Amino acid sequence: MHPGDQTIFALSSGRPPSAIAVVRVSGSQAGQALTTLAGTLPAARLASRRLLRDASGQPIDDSVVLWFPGPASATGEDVAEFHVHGGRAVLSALLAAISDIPNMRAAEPGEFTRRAFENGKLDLTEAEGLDDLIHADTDRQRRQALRQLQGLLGNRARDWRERIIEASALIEAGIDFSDEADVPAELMAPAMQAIKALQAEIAEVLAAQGQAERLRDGLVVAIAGPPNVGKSTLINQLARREVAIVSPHAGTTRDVIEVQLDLDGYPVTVIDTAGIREADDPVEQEGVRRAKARAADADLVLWLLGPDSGANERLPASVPVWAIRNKIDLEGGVPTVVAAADRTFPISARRGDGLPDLIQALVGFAADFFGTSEGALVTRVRQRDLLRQALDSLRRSLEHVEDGEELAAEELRAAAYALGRLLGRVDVEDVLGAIFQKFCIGK
Ligand SMILES: Nc1nc2c(ncn2[C@@H]2O[C@H](COP(=O)(O)OP(=O)(O)OP(=O)(O)O)[C@@H](O)[C@H]2O)c(=O)[nH]1
Ligand SMILES: [K+]
Ligand SMILES: [Mg+2]
Repeated sequence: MHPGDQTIFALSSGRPPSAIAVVRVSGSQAGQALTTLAGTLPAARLASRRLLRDASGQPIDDSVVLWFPGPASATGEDVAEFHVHGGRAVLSALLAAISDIPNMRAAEPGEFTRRAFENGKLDLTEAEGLDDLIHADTDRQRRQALRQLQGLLGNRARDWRERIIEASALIEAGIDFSDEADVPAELMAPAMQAIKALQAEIAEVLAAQGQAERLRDGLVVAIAGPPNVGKSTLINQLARREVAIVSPHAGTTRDVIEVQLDLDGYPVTVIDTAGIREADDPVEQEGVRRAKARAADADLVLWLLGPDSGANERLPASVPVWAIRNKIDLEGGVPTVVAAADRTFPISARRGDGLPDLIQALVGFAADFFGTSEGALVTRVRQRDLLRQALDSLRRSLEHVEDGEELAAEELRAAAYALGRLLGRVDVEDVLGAIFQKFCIGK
């Protein structure tokens, strides 16, 4: 154990109380934690039932323990798992007993994954996928995260990077041979071909991304409109619970109220806002300001209107707007079409008339909005930026290949570097290694 080597522990399951809670320990003291609490080290990778005891021999809980000696563990280090009853007192006794062990400290957020990454268990895209998977609320988000966690992008990037390194090795060899007449052309042609193929593949993956980045964040739908038209009644209906106060008093809602909905697997955040009007009350004025700001930032605005609202409402301009004519139970007749709106829906938020059609239309909007992100591999701005950098470098390397081999090789190194950063593994050593290995031409 080197100085500064710290073993980390954390409650890895949800908030207590729960039926079962899992406490994980990772690091060189993980085995010590097991022997201290469970008496002896259990068999590796098999569930063992143990009575856990603290240092004074007092029982803590009847538990199941697991022992994963490194490096064949989730983090690559020695890992211990304690599965206990998820009561607060059980957990505080267990965590206190673990933290009493020397060189043991509470884990920081993401630290288990970070150690797994540092020990080569995951590349950075997979770590990002793991993070997304833990935070996935809907089925489509889950599937997308799983593709990341399975390393589909990482595998492609690794393959591209190797091929770039090979192409650059060809060019480097050409540079070495450049005093001998015909060798460079033989080396350059396959290098150029390889670079063009790589360009096409990376460009295709970038083009297929759809709105995958947005699928992580979700679509934002703002309910806005004049006071008292039934905005809060509508959000309550969509959420199927009383998230917002409804009252006949105009100016009821002041704060922005958000609910997360799962619409056919699409994550949608619906926000209810203050009724927009010239208000005297400074609190309401602030509510109106927020309402306008959030509506302008939304991906779609549901502009609610009551039976008294005119057809010439001023709608937010920058965002798609659907006019929702509410309270058709009062109005009776055919709803007025609002000219400036993209679509118009007649509903009764109170009775529920027209809501299935509205929800269906929202699902359709979400499907268009997220596009065919199914199959998309790029889910983050970071990933997209690095792929673009790699693509730019490949393009520039082709521009240089005829006149300046050194510059071409330099651009290829930059492309490989960008992909290395995508994977979180940057070392120039293996670029040099490949060149040295494959083109040890006896000089
Ligand atoms: N008849 C009828 N009344 C409705 C309908 N929807 C809402 N209301 C009533 O309209 C009044 C205002 O509803 P809210 O949901 O508070 O309206 P709001 O737009 O959120 O109002 P503010 O937050 O004050 O801007 C309440 O008395 C509701 O019960 C509807 O579809 N039909
Ligand atoms: K109201
Ligand atoms: Mg309201």
